[in-house]
Amino acid sequence: MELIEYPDRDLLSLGLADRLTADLAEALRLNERASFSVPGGTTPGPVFDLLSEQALDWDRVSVVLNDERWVPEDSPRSNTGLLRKRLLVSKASAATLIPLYAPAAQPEDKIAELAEGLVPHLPLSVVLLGMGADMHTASLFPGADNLEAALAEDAPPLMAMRAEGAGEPRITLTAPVLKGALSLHILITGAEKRAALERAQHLSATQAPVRAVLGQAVVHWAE
Ligand SMILES: O=C(O)[C@H](O)[C@@H](O)[C@H](O)[C@H](O)COP(=O)(O)O
Repeated sequence: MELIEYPDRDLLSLGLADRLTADLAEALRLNERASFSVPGGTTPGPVFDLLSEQALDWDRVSVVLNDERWVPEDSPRSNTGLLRKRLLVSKASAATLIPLYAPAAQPEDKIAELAEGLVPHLPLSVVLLGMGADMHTASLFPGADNLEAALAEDAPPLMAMRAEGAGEPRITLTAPVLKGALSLHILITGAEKRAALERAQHLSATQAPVRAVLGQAVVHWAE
């Protein structure tokens, strides 16, 4: 694991947006298309604002969430809604969104269809992940019903996930898909998550799911 500490959150957003832009540009130099996976939640908005203004061949980029809460797109809890407002605007509006949600009662009803849309875009070129203070990443939550299966080397690319701390049912990219990325970054802020990151390094992936990707990750942190 490589850890980059920034003096404040603004400099973190700028530095991380630059790094992601460079990684995507490099992926586009080597291949016709690039795939970019991003987190939802409350932390990445400012990075999305900066990224959306970057001069990249966004029409050759496919964007997919790390995970989605099983709620309609107009819910304030929808990560897809966040992407449409903060990332897929301005220059980045030319990117293609690979959906992780389709209207249905539960993720299991749509998972085959959504996986079919995702698989042609694998391996992922660039992955940005968030992390919770409970050491979850994507929707790989400690104690989640499908955690062991999603951490397995032979996991399918997408799995449904339910966990106490997760709120509604989720759908998530699994560990092998995240680990298969050509470049992998984690965005965390604040002392509580920094302490959780330190703890995760001494735990198993079952106890601290973020551990599954730490080995190859660059972690970007600011207070
Ligand atoms: O849907 C989600 O919740 C995310 O994709 C999730 O994995 C997120 O990155 C962490 O929970 C951190 O969330 P915050 O940035 O809100 O702390």
